[in-house]
Amino acid sequence: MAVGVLALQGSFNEHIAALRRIGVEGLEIRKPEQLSGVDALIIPGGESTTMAKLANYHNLFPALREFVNAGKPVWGTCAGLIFLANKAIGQKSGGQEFIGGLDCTVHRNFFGSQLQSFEANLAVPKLAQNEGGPDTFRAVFIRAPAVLEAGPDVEVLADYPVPSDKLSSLTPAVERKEENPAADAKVIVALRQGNILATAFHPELTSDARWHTFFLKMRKEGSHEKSSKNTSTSELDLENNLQGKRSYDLPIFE
Ligand SMILES: NC(=O)CC[C@H](N)C(=O)O
Repeated sequence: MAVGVLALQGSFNEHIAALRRIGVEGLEIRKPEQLSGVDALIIPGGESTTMAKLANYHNLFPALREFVNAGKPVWGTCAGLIFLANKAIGQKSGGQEFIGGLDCTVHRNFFGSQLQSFEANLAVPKLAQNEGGPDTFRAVFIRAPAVLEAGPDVEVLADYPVPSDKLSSLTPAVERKEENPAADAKVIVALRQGNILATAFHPELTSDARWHTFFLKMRKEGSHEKSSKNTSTSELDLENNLQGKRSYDLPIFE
């Protein structure tokens, strides 16, 4: 079965291209009934308010919630993370309906405006342990959100030091040492809770495919629970392609 990519707005083409580079088919999802044709879903980055309005217009929220609640793997990147968070702050007036399911509080534009977008090398020990490669990941943050606090079932996969001008955005609930808050305060930028993966940055814009392969393994775990046979064609393709040469068909950052 293909991996679905919510294709209402934002970087869905880039995710589909990233999947293609590792030999996996991505299917654009725009209607509720299309979700039944996929066993995993990526919600891309973009603009969460616009994406939510479009999702509402297409009556997607009930089917998206059902998909998440059924335990199928879902990965939200950036605006997709905001979609999955149980609580979002920094929302436009009137608020916005999201999917929820991920036990955390996200700040929608924590790192600032478009002009404050940046790249950084993140320490990613779990990713390196599972997928191999370097201990760091070059992460592209575009008008990026950050997770300020997360529940006990959430596994933190990467965090990032809080820029000094953003310290005032933190709630008192965020742990930091009294003596030197600037040096110690961190926000969460990659996390997992069961079948939900979320990253505040854009792995689909870089050539490092490890977050995509990490996610595809979550999909395998899920299918193993239900049936141990039937390795899908795309999973075999993934195994083969990871060994072989990759061809790039969209501009990406090396
Ligand atoms: N690159 C992104 O997805 C940015 C998300 C943006 N902060 C929002 O609120 O939707």
